[in-house]
Amino acid sequence: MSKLLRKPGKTEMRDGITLVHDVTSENSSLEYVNFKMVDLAPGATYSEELGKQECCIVAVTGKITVSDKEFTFENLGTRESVFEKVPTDSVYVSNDNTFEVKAVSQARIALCYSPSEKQLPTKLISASDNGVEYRGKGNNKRMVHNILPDSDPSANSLLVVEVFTESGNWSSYPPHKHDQDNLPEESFLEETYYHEMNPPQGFVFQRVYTDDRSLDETMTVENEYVVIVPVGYHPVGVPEGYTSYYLNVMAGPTRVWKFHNDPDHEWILKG
Ligand SMILES: O=C[C@H](O)[C@@H](O)[C@H](O)CC(=O)O
Repeated sequence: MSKLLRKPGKTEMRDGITLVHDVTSENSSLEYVNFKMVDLAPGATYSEELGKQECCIVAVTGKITVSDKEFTFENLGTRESVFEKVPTDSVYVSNDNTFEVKAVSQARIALCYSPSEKQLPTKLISASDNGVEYRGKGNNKRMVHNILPDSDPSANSLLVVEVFTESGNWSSYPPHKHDQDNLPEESFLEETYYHEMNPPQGFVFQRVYTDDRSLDETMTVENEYVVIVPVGYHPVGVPEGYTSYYLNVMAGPTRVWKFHNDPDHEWILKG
């Protein structure tokens, strides 16, 4: 199996806390982005002390209460399934802070991390704060919920978005990359994809490849898998009959999302 592909685990951390994914700089080639997906049983509490990392806590499904040293945000979360296709609530917590997530109901939370030195205010990112964007045409249509886009100055290096791609469509297409620290032409952002499919037996194809094809992996991605994108183009194709969801975490030396389209396929945008 590709080193870029991670199957979901079910590691019981403590009573009521199950680790589904844990992508770190120690167990991946990523230097900027770290990612956890955690399931919480009702009443379970997950807490963490942040060093020089910032974290966006996303209420992927279910209801949670999030608190740090100063604030408490109660009853966050808007959906029991991501395929309700409504934005959800998140909380940004900066470096050198601690946070606690308590499950009000059965909940799945995404913990999206990136480097941070300058402590910023803790921020509730309500569902209604998410910018909803419709991208693409023809069979490249997708809907994007901008949870923590580069237009929001609340974070130092972290970007978080979620994307819905309907049956028979492609997203992150035409293929684009952001693996060069060369602004204003292109930014360098590592990326993770946490995928879900509806219905859940579905799969999508995701290719991660570079111009020189020194990296060229085409993966069959199933429900709850993670794809790691250290560099390269990273298009996603969704078969007929299925809806794709993915949560993206991006981070790099500069918090700007400036991608470069694969010149072989950019003509598609001109049609
Ligand atoms: O670079 C960002 C990620 O590849 C996705 O968020 C992508 O932009 C989604 C899309 O536009 O299809």
